[in-house]
Amino acid sequence: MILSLKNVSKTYDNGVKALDGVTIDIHNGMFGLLGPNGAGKSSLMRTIATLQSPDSGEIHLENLNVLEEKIEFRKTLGYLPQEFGVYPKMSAEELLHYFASLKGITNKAERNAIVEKALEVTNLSEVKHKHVAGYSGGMKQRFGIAQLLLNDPKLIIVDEPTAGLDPAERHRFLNVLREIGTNHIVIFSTHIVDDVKELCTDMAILNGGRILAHATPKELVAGLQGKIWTTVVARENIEALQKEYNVISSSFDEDNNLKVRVLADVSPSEQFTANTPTLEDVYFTTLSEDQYIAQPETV
Ligand SMILES: Nc1ncnc2c1ncn2[C@@H]1O[C@H](COP(=O)(O)OP(=O)(O)OP(=O)(O)O)[C@@H](O)[C@H]1O
Repeated sequence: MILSLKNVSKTYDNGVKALDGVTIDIHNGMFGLLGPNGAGKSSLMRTIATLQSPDSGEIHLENLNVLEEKIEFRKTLGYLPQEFGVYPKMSAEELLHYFASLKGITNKAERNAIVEKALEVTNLSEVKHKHVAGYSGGMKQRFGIAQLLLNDPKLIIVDEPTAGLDPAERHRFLNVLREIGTNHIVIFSTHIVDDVKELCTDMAILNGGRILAHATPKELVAGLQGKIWTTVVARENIEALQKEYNVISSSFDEDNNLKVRVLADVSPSEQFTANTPTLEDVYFTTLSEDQYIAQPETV
């Protein structure tokens, strides 16, 4: 199955161009949309989910014209927005039964099977009798996925699901996505590079409403092979180094010196050693080569 976007653009009434000619094909599997705040990720997600219309462009899911056949398309869609509703004091199991009934699954045995499966996939079976209102943030996010699995969507869109989750919950949530990503198209947006590194078979970097890069994480990292160099400098020397070299990121080491990563085709000087590129290097170099918005912070 392929979701295909052609030249999708959107300018809001206030003049902000949130999407600028987005053209991309997305296949089955986990697709990570990575970008900084304001890059246009939510705008793109809402547009694909047909919650807002683009000014121009086309979207197809296989042969289905998404923008013209919205109702048909929505039957195949599961969408988890960045923020979703307040839950009544009902258990997860009761609520899922309620939602399944609303979706027209009236046969009790069928509904039971669907609800139990959704609870199992999202690892909520053990807490299915607890009120969703009392769930932790991560459990609520997983409940959101359970809810959207009820109508067996082909395409699942999840907008910044890991924001605000603690490391253990984030890990559990990503495992659930990994599980469902094997037989669906799952698109999820994040500004956390590690989310994409750990999970995605395909990814794109978005900034200023434009796709700056699209490939597998492995391919993108391979593109920087032999070009990442590191050195350690005293904190007060960082500015001089930045003037001379293409510094892409830096972090403090245990002696409070700065470990600096530099992009260069050949060794910048004897002071540097060659280093293995990471997806974070890809993200920072891609953004810093883009003229659109802020450069990444280096200190
Ligand atoms: N309804 C709206 N009206 C006007 N401007 C908007 C609207 N929604 C988003 N924007 C602007 O469009 C740009 C893209 O926003 P969007 O929310 O799509 O980015 P994002 O990548 O999801 O960011 P974040 O990670 O902060 O949610 C931003 O400049 C934002 O301020």
